Amino acid sequence: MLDSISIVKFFLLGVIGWITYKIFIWPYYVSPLGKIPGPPSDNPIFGNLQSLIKGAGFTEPQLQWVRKYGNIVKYNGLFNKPTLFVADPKIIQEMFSNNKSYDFVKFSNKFAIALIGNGLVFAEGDDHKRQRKMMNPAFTHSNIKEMVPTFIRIASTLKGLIEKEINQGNSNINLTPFISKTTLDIIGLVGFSYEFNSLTSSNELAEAYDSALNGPRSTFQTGVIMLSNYVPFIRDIPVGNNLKFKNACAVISRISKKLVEEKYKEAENGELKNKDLLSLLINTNKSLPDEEKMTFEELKYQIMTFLMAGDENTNVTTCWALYLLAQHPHEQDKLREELVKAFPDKSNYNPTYDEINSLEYLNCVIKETLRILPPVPVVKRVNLKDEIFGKYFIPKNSEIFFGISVLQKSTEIWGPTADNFDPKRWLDPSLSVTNLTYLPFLSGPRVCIGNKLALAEAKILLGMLIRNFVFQPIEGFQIRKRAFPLSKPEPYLGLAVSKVES
Ligand code: HEM
Repeated sequence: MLDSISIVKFFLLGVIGWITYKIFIWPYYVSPLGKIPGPPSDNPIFGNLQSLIKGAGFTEPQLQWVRKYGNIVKYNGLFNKPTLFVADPKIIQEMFSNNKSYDFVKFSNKFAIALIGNGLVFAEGDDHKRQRKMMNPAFTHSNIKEMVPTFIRIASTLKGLIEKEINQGNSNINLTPFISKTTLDIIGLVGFSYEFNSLTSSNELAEAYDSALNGPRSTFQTGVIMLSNYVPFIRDIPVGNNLKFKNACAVISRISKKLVEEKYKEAENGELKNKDLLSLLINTNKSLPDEEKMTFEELKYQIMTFLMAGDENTNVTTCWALYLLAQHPHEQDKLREELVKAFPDKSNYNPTYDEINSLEYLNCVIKETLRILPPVPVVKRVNLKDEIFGKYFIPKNSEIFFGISVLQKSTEIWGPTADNFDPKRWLDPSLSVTNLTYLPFLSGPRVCIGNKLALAEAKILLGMLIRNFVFQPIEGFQIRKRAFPLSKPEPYLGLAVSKVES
C-alpha cells in the first residue's frame, strides 16, 4: 500500500510530466501543426505572444513571419500551444464563404463575450443566420442616408471644441478623447437614440464603456486578460482591474436593459417612429413569427454590440486617417483641395450621403487607411472538421488566425509600394482588388454589417476635420500602434493642429 506522502509525490510527478509533455513535447513532436514552418518559441509560458503584443501592433511580426516562412505559419501561443496564422487568399475564400466549417472560438473570447454578450458578433450557426437576417434591413443605404444629419451635427460639435482649444493657445492636442467621444455620441444616437453627450458632459455609460475597454494596460495585464480566456477564474479574483471590469459590465448591462425596456413599452402603442438601429430592430422583430424573433436578452446584447463593433472601429479609422495625413502633408493638401472645391464656404459643410460618397480623393484616403492600418488586423476562427492547407494537415479544432493586415500589405498583391500610404493607388485602373485581397470589413456571411454606416461616418468626420484644420506631427512625440484589444494609436493621437483660414 502507498502511504499518503507517496501518493502526493506520485501526483506531483504526474502533473510535472503532463506539463512537460504539453509544453515541451506535444507542440513539437506530436501536434501535426508542429510540422508547419514558423518562428521558434520565445518562451514556454507565453510562446510568441509577447513579440506579437510588443511589436508595432500584431502586424509587423506577422508580416516578417509570412515573408520568411510563407503564407501558412505556425507560431506558439500560451503554454507553447501551436497556433496557425494564415495569409493565403485561397484558404481565406474557403474559410469565409463556408460558415459551416469554421466558427468562432468561444472559449478564447470570454473577455469580449463578458462585455458584449451573445449579440450578432458572437452568435453562431443558425442563431447567427437568424439574427443576421433580421438585422440586415436596419443597415440599408436608405436608413444610413437618414443618419447623415446626425453625423454632421456631432462633427460640428467636435469642430467647435477643437477651435476652442486652439483659441485658448493649445495647438498640440490629444485628439484621442475628442474623436472617441464623437464616435460614441454618434453611435448612441443612430444606434439607440441615446444621448451620451460625452463630448460636452460626463455620462455613466460612457465612463463604464471607457473603463472596460480603454483602461491603462501593461503587457503583463494584457497577458493576464489573454490567460483568463483559458483560466476564467483569474477574472473572478476581486482585485483592481477585475473589479473595475465587473462594475463596468454591470453598468452596461443595467442601462442596456433599461433602453430595451423603454423601447418595448413605446412599441406597445404601435410602430416605433425613430430610425435608430434598435427601433428598426424592434419594429422588424414585432412582425416576425415567434421562432424567428430575437429574445429580450438578444436585443439587449445588440446595444453593446453596436457600441463595441460600431464605435471603436470607426473611431480608430478616423484617428489613423488623421495620423497618416499628418505624416503625409502632400496627401492632406490634396484632400483639402477637393474639400474646398466641394464646400467653398467652410461654415456650410452640410453634405448629403451621395455628395460625401462622390468625393473621389476622400474615398481613396479612407480606403488606403483601412488597407494600411485596418482596425481589425486579424480575425480568429476554429475549423470544425479536419482540413488540408497546402501540404499541411490541420486537425479539427485548431485555432486559426487570419491576417487581414498582412494580406493588405502583401507585395505579391499590392506591388513594391505595399507598405506605403498612397491613396492615389485607388485611382489606378490596373489595380485589381477583390474581396479576397482587401478585407477591412471581412467578406462572406460574417462581413461587417455596419460597413456602409462606418464609411459614411468616417468620411463625414474626416471631411469636416480636414476642411477646417491642418494636422501636423508634434516634434519629438512618438505615436506607437497598440495591438490589443484593438489596433489603436498609443499613448494617444497627439497632433499639432491649426485652423484653415478660408
Ligand atoms: C471602420 C469601421 C469598421 C470596421 C473596420 C469593421 C470591421 C469588422 C470586421 C473585420 C468584422 C468581422 C469580424 C469577425 O467576423 O471576426 C466586423 C463584424 C461586425 N461589425 Fe464591423 N467594422 C466597422 C464598423 C462597424 C459599425 C459602425 C457597426 C455597427 C454599428 C459594426 C457592426 C459589426 C457587427 C454587428 C459585426 C458582426 C457581423 C456578423 O458576424 O454577422 N461594425 N466588423
